[in-house]
Amino acid sequence: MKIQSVLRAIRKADQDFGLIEDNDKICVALSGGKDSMLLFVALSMYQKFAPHPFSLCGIHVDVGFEDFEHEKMKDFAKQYNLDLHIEKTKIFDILKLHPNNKGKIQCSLCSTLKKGVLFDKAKEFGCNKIALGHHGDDAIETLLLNMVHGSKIATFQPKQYMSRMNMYMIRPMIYLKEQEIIDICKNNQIPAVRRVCPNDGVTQRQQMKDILHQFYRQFPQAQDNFLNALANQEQLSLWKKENSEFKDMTI
Ligand SMILES: Nc1ncnc2c1ncn2[C@@H]1O[C@H](COP(=O)(O)OP(=O)(O)OP(=O)(O)O)[C@@H](O)[C@H]1O
Repeated sequence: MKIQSVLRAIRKADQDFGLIEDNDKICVALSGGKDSMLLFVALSMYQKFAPHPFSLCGIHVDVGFEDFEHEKMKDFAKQYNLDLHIEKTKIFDILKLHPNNKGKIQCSLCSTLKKGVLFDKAKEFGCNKIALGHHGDDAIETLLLNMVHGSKIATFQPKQYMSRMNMYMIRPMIYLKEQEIIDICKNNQIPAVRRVCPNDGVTQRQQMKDILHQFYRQFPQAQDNFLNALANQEQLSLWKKENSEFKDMTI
């Protein structure tokens, strides 16, 4: 698979959800993982033919994990001529002070703290949109995690306005599957930093990913159908309770 297929997927998401508008200043949230590294490169290419002109920068929130490969990230930005800022924080120290009841660091707290830094920095740089590296499989996993753990049928939006921060979050790679991203990164020598988060591989999301992989082995068509279902609002058919006169009756 070629990088052009990423650009096609980004253009389709842009057209379908109006992700990018004239003179946007977009900050790519760069974790160092394959998804956001590819997103950064792909958006810089998309700049050349996007229907709406936009500018681009990247921000990595350095959580403070030991052994994080900052140099690899900096080299990558240099190689592709990308404007990258690395923001040092003490988030890891805070996480160690507030472990969960199994003694592990809390992913939700980490995510909230990272987001806070990211939004502040993006504002400081004059950005009006933050682009995240989420893809289609992330959207499906989020949907199922919300159903399993939160009794709700919901996933993240391709474009989401955060009113408190007056900032949009956009997810230009929602039409790509994780395996496509892995193949494209491999074929195009797009690097990823070594994963150093102590929770890596033991999250609820990883569990869901593993279950879905098994599920797709039996039902290969399900992956595309899940993705199509996310935009198929007309066919959404959920229960609607009526105001029943029996409501307060005890049996
Ligand atoms: N430390 C960070 N600094 C900036 N952005 C981040 C950071 N961590 C995560 N993000 C953003 O949030 C998105 C989802 O986070 P997640 O933790 O799932 O990423 P990942 O799987 O570690 O890496 P990636 O999605 O880049 O392969 C990332 O794609 C990236 O855009």
